[in-house]
Amino acid sequence: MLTLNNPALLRTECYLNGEWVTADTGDTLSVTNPATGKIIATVPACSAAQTRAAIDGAALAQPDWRKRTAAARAKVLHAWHQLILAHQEDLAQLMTAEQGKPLAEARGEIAYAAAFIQWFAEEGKRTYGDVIPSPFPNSRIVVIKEPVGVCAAITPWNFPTAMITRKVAPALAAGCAMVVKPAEQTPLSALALAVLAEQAGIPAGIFNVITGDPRVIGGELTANEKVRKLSFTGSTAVGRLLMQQCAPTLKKLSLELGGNAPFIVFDDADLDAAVAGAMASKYRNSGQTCVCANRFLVQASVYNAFAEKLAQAVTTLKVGHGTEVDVTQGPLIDEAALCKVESLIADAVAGGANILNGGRRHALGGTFYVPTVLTNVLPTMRVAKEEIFGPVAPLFKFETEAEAIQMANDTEFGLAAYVYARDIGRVWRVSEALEYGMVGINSGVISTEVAPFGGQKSSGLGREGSKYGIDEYMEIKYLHMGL
Ligand SMILES: NC(=O)C1=CN([C@@H]2O[C@H](COP(=O)(O)OP(=O)(O)OC[C@H]3O[C@@H](n4cnc5c(N)ncnc54)[C@H](OP(=O)(O)O)[C@@H]3O)[C@@H](O)[C@H]2O)C=CC1
Ligand SMILES: O=C(O)CCCC(=O)O
Repeated sequence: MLTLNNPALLRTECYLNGEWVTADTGDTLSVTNPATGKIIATVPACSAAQTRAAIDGAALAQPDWRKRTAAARAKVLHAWHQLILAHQEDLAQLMTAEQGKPLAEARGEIAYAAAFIQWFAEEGKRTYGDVIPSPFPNSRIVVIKEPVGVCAAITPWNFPTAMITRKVAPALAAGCAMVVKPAEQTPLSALALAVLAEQAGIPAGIFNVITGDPRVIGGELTANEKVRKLSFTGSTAVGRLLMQQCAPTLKKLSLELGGNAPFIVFDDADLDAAVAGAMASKYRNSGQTCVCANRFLVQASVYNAFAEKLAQAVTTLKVGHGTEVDVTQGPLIDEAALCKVESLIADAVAGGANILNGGRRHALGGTFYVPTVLTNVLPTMRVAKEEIFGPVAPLFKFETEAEAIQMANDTEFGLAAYVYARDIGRVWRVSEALEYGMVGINSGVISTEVAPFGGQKSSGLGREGSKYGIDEYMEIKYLHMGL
């Protein structure tokens, strides 16, 4: 039973143009608690016509929002930030109910999500232009930055709140309007954000949340020429599809897609620190993040010691319902995620990998899985190539620095990588050789609103967070001024 201090945060209509609406067809989607398998709410399955109307409303509202000063927009964003923090506990409860992550992680995500709003409220004041020395005596060249206009965001279920604010906060701070389609599994967190946005005074039409069939809503968001920018976080397959769909209207794109993060442990690493970093990186959100370590590459001379220490640390994890005290591992999001984990482990074991811990469903049933460590894993196995998105740590062995780099880069993905070593020369060489957008050095935690988050290769385009993140929502305009 979901009991909130403020029941108004459990909203089950969509927020479009400042109004709370049901689907024009009356269709709905069910929201399930992955820990219990029980339906906790239904939300509208909105139509393409409703999506179009939301875009039209955003296009009407955006010019006035854009005209406000950055300081005036910041005032509203700061109010939203404060409201989110004031309701942190309720928002975390909602998130755990629909997503499954432990309450402590959900509280952390709410704080993380709010931090993007605070950060970009301030960054909006610093969208400086430029003055370029003119090559002509009778003209001057000035560069200004302007909001791109109406934006759309399609967001995933693994971070139901932070992946929305990481996109919406820079968009709104820049003077854009935004239409968000959250994941089907986690619409309640998105709708609760809209409740607080309305209270904070974000004008009607500037922030919209629409739920429903991804192909119907995504089809309109990508085809509609009034939408000038799409930001997506999710799988590489869907990212590619959306990029194709945006091609005819040539939208600006930010794509934050899948990863296959190597976590490299060299023989000079502090092994206890490496294990602590591995735990933080691998088992966050039960392994369901795009920056989770996917492949542990361990130098041969410390392989057994690292494996033993990691296996020991994994026994301290507690699997259970996210609402229970001390639980560190919630359920996987759904049966498909569980089956993927099982098939990756089966493939590795068939190829000769050993199970050091776990390797089985948890006695709680449902989609709970026992945190797993695999040794003797080979680069030819599926687990080396695919994003696991579950609590499984496969350990690969390497001999030399060159081999570690080759193995780390042997993937189509390039989001996050991790390196544990003490030799400063090696740290620089390896960090520069890694074809990744982010490198954690002696650190398993890299996410913060102040740093640029994003990937290379099939992991996507663009950067989120940091001073760079707001540029994704701005166009550069150059003014050539004759004297
Ligand atoms: N980079 C990351 O952070 C993430 C990576 N993934 C990876 O993807 C795998 C599958 O997860 P999954 O949830 O299916 O990821 P998806 O990429 O399918 O979903 C992410 C978002 O895209 C939407 N979407 C899906 N298909 C379309 C479409 N045709 N048009 C428009 N929008 C669409 C989803 O909507 P809806 O929910 O309504 O289907 C959701 O809002 C995971 O196992 C993981 O490997 C997943 C999530 C996040
Ligand atoms: O998995 C993701 O899609 C985003 C990771 C969350 C973060 O670390 O910011």
